[in-house]
Amino acid sequence: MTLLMLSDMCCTQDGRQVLDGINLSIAPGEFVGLIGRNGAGKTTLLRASLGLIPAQGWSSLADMSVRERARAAAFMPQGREIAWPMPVESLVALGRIAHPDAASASDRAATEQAIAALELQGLRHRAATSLSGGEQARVLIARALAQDTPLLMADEPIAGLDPAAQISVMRLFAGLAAQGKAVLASLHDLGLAARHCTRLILLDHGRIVADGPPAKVLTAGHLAQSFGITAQMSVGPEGMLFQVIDTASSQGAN
Ligand SMILES: Nc1ncnc2c1ncn2[C@@H]1O[C@H](COP(=O)(O)OP(=O)(O)OP(=O)(O)O)[C@@H](O)[C@H]1O
Repeated sequence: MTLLMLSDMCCTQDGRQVLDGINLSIAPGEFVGLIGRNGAGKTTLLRASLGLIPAQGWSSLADMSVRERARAAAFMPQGREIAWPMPVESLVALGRIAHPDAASASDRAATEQAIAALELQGLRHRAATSLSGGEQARVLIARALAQDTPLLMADEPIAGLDPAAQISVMRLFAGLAAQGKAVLASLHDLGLAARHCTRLILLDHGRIVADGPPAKVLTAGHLAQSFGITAQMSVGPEGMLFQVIDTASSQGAN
């Protein structure tokens, strides 16, 4: 079973090739971290996969009707702008909009579960626009979670969260995967990606240069070539431990 399949996906922006021949499939049980330098193409890949921007090639999600897609995949975008000062609980409940039984007991339960999972109980009556950046990010993750889709896609979901909230969201995503859903999230924190993701996809100049378990992707060669860094890696009780040491150029690795 596949929750997302991309076949030879290419995308051009402003006459420049931003994605080049992307092939991948994501199955239930996977927590996939999409990693790569700024400008590597991570946001473009997520948006093109969902059919939000035009692309060549084939995406299993982009081909669906809007309603079908809303039940197949939830998306937390990178832009965190919340337009209206609606209460947090109403904004999270918007995740249920594609479900036919909106406002039913099961819908309310899904919203409540998402509010609890992101520890938003104390903020539920606040206007979402009045929250801090990190609090707004948690609200938008909760809205995506409330959608209760087999696949959750998130663009830098832990950016701007405090360390405890980052770990808690990564554990939440790993838990969704363990329950048989799948998560595809772009991430810049390679340490958290190494520890919590089941699989990493490394993008470089719009191409997939590595795809596999964290230990196979976060090699010294890939880190130097794609990120320009050196790092120390070891295996700890909670999985792989990863610490950035220096830029590769200052070690003479470039
Ligand atoms: N609408 C656009 N018009 C022109 N160029 C674009 C557009 N959108 C993206 N790009 C370019 O495409 C490349 C990939 O951008 P993208 O946002 O996908 O990168 P990213 O890997 O998500 O980066 P970051 O880690 O900084 O968020 C960048 O060089 C960017 O400047």
